[in-house]
Amino acid sequence: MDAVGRLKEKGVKVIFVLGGPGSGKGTQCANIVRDFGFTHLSAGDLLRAEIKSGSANGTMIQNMIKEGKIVPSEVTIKLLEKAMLENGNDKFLIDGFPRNEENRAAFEEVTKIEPEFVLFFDCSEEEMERRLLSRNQGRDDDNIETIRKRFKVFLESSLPVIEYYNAKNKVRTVDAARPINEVFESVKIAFSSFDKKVTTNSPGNSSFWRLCWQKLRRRVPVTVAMTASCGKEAPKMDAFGRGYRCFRR
Ligand SMILES: Nc1ncnc2c1ncn2[C@@H]1O[C@H](COP(=O)(O)OP(=O)(O)OP(=O)(O)O)[C@@H](O)[C@H]1O
Ligand SMILES: Nc1ccn([C@@H]2O[C@H](COP(=O)(O)O)[C@@H](O)[C@H]2O)c(=O)n1
Repeated sequence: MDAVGRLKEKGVKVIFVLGGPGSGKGTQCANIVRDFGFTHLSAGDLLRAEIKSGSANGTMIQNMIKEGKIVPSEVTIKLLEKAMLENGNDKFLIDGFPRNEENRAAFEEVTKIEPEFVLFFDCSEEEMERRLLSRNQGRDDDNIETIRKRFKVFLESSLPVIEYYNAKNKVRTVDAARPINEVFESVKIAFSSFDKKVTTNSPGNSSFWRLCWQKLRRRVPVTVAMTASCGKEAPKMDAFGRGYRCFRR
């Protein structure tokens, strides 16, 4: 039987855990594993393990990570597929994937798996930058130059993926700018039911998301350039406040 058949036979259930670099995905995944019996698969960890293993792709992956770039989907998907098949569990938190449209479409195409939902950690860039600069885990990409590149990739390539799932009503947003235990309280609500959407797509506390949300709710025709929580200028909003990074309810 091929990999798709085996994943199907296992009845694999997947939750994508997304959010900017340093928003706390890994930290909260550890809590979810402890309380909800999932297996945590971090795409970044799998790629770093691949470098360490001395694989043929190692140098390419290392260079991409140093530049904050997204590794070709086929490489990451193979690692995820292998990890899911080798693990006895059937419930997986896939952290840091899909990172762009190519990741998303290729994963669906190759595995035929649709996520149960997407857990999105919403956090301002200022806070994420502070966290990454003090993470101290010896990661090559936790330096200010690469961090800025990762933020840019997140805004340009990863947020559209969250928008895609939001349009399918699959995103559960958590305000990740609060202390770890408070964030986990919201995570627990998101997980309290698998099929029922418990948290709304609320904006969290980051100023950018809150502003987007207010505009969307009021359906205010705006053509303003907002200052994003990243401290950069956000793209102009269209007639109904639907900005590049905003979700419509
Ligand atoms: N709510 C929080 N408040 C303060 N610090 C936090 C919080 N959550 C995580 N951290 C700390 O911030 C750093 C980044 O967290 P974590 O590694 O979980 O983020 P991540 O989203 O998985 O990052 P990346 O995408 O870069 O792997 C860690 O040092 C972690 O201990
Ligand atoms: N789907 C992915 C996930 C990660 N990467 C690369 O790994 C880097 C670190 O990822 P973390 O989730 O651990 O922060 C990331 O910046 C990418 O270079 C990837 O290519 N594809």
